[in-house]
Amino acid sequence: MHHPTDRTTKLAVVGAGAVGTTLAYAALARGTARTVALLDVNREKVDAEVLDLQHGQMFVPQAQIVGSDDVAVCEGADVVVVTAGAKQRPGQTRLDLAESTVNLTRKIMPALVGVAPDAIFLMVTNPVDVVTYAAQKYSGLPHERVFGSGTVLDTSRLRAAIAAQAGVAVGNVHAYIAGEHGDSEIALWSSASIGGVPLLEWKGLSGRPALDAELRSQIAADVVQSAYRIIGGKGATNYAIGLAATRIIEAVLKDEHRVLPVSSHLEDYYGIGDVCLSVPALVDRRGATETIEVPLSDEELRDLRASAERVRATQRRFGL
Ligand SMILES: NC(=O)C1=CN([C@@H]2O[C@H](COP(=O)(O)OP(=O)(O)OC[C@H]3O[C@@H](n4cnc5c(N)ncnc54)[C@H](O)[C@@H]3O)[C@@H](O)[C@H]2O)C=CC1
Ligand SMILES: CC(=O)C(=O)O
Repeated sequence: MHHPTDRTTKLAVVGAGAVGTTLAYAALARGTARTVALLDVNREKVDAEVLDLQHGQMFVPQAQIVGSDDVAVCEGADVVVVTAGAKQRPGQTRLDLAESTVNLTRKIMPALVGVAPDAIFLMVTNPVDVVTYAAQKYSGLPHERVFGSGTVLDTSRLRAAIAAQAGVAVGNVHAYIAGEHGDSEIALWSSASIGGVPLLEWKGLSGRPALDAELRSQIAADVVQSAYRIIGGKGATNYAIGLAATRIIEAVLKDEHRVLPVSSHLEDYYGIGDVCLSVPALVDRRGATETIEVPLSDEELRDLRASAERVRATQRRFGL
């Protein structure tokens, strides 16, 4: 007999550290999934985090919160988000984490696929592009079902900075960061717009500057540096990535067909292939299903190719 409660949505979060717990908190506050499961090797920590989150249940949409150090807690998940593993210490780049996190990915993906064979996998652990490529390989799943949060976070940083300079709401800014989630990422100025006006033609509201080349390059540099500044000040970035990942998860669970710059497997994006990298892509219930060929200036394309090569070089170092 069919019970209406037989099928509800389940989100599994692997890694109950700064990112995983903030993401779980954001997802609970927004009612993203009916069940939120946390998995961490540190049993004491995961139990404590679950208890703390459960004590907020009265104030959020109805949800069940569970946690364990046993992978079975992720059983039947619709979306599995991976945030487990090493994070940057001040001065380290994301690529410096690859040795440790690629090994971890090799270890955990088969077990996660074993308990959640139908899930969409969202990788967050850094270096996210390399980790996503590894996760696709070690899971054996179709590429569209395994993708990375990529430059969704960086894009949000970029839009916030543009909005602050232009004096408009962040929702009125359209602009993407593409490429590596890291030092070689690229701001796609040529396709950016503010309130329907191409950004490169934006004249500035009264008393506000136009976004000239100098200001644009300052904004782009600030976006690249922002994670280092936050890590220097508090040891981790967690709030914005928690919200960014939650937005991506909702695009999947609600089959939104949302365009997001996630890190997906590129086959032939302006000739770029055999790499996971962020470009605007369609995200729906099947995962990251196709990329969108945004018009690029010659310089943007050159920089995107260089970014792809840099990520590929790291992949090769780890035999991927
Ligand atoms: N893609 C992005 O935009 C962002 C990525 N990150 C990355 O996310 C990752 C996590 O960062 P934080 O949460 O700050 O680190 P954290 O150190 O606070 O948490 C990591 C957690 O993973 C757990 N863990 C380790 N091995 C595990 C395993 N085999 N199974 C389950 N859990 C395991 C640890 O016990 C720890 O609780 C890092 O690689 C960081 O660089 C962080 C922010 C943004
Ligand atoms: C840590 C990291 O990847 C970020 O905040 O961008």
